[in-house]
Amino acid sequence: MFRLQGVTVKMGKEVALFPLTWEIRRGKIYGIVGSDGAGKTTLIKTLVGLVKPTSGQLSLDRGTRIGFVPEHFGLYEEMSIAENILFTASLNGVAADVAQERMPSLLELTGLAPYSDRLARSLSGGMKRKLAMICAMIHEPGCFILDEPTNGVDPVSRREIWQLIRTYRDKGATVIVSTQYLDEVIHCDEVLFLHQGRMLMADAPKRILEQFPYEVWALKKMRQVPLSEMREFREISGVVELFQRGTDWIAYVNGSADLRESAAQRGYRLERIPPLVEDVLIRLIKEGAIHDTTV
Ligand SMILES: Nc1ncnc2c1ncn2[C@@H]1O[C@H](COP(=O)(O)OP(=O)(O)OP(=O)(O)O)[C@@H](O)[C@H]1O
Repeated sequence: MFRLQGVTVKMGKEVALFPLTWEIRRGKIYGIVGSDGAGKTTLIKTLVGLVKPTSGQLSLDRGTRIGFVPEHFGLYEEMSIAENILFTASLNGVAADVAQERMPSLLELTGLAPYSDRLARSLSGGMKRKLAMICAMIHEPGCFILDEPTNGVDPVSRREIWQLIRTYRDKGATVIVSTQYLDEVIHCDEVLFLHQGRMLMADAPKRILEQFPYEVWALKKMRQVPLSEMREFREISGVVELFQRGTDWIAYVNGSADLRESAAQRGYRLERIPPLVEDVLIRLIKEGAIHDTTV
């Protein structure tokens, strides 16, 4: 659907996007993941045509219709939820009876059904976000692009937003969605990690986790552990990194035999745990596993 070949974007003197080669295929949810300033908005604006690549090639399958909800979107504030949807539908050439038919299930999925007569200006941030999404999908575009739809949204709305995204994907559409929340990666079929304008990795979340090269162990003990004791663990052969997460100490380990022995001697319980997306991401950032570094 989209093909990016060495796409670079410069904003003035600053490089917002280093050469990016990426392919987006039909019928999947693509996540663009990164922290503030990673380049997510720049990439999304490039995909929808609001920003022109400084160099490289970007191609989109002919005839693909795009629905887009920017980070800062606008609604018709003096219209109700239903009026916003029906008016946007008519602007996009959707017949009134077709829009009326599509509207109830979308309102239901997003929890907006009971409020369909409420004016947009009186809605909460999350409700506005969901309404903007419905307005952008009422003409059933083949590709639906969302810039940080869950930013600052409460957990219930967050779940409804992802439900809506998945339902739309299940109809065969492509969804491209940016987020800074790593726990949302599980909703995506493929994820592209961006950091300071550079692609760190692009793959299916499961494969990304499988590629984590270390075993991850949680060290558990029922008493307060002095830092000096933890320093000793750091010296054990095979321990690549040791840090605190919640009440546990977490070790990335390259061969766990020595760690197991030391833990047993000191009365710790060791539990092997699966890597998290944040483990992978932090390692990629730290070890500089960066693909393209030149412009
Ligand atoms: N119009 C602009 N002029 C100059 N620099 C810009 C402009 N837009 C973005 N940038 C720079 O490009 C980089 C990427 O910004 P971008 O907004 O794409 O990141 P982001 O991942 O979407 O971050 P956020 O989550 O904060 O929106 C940043 O360093 C930013 O300062």
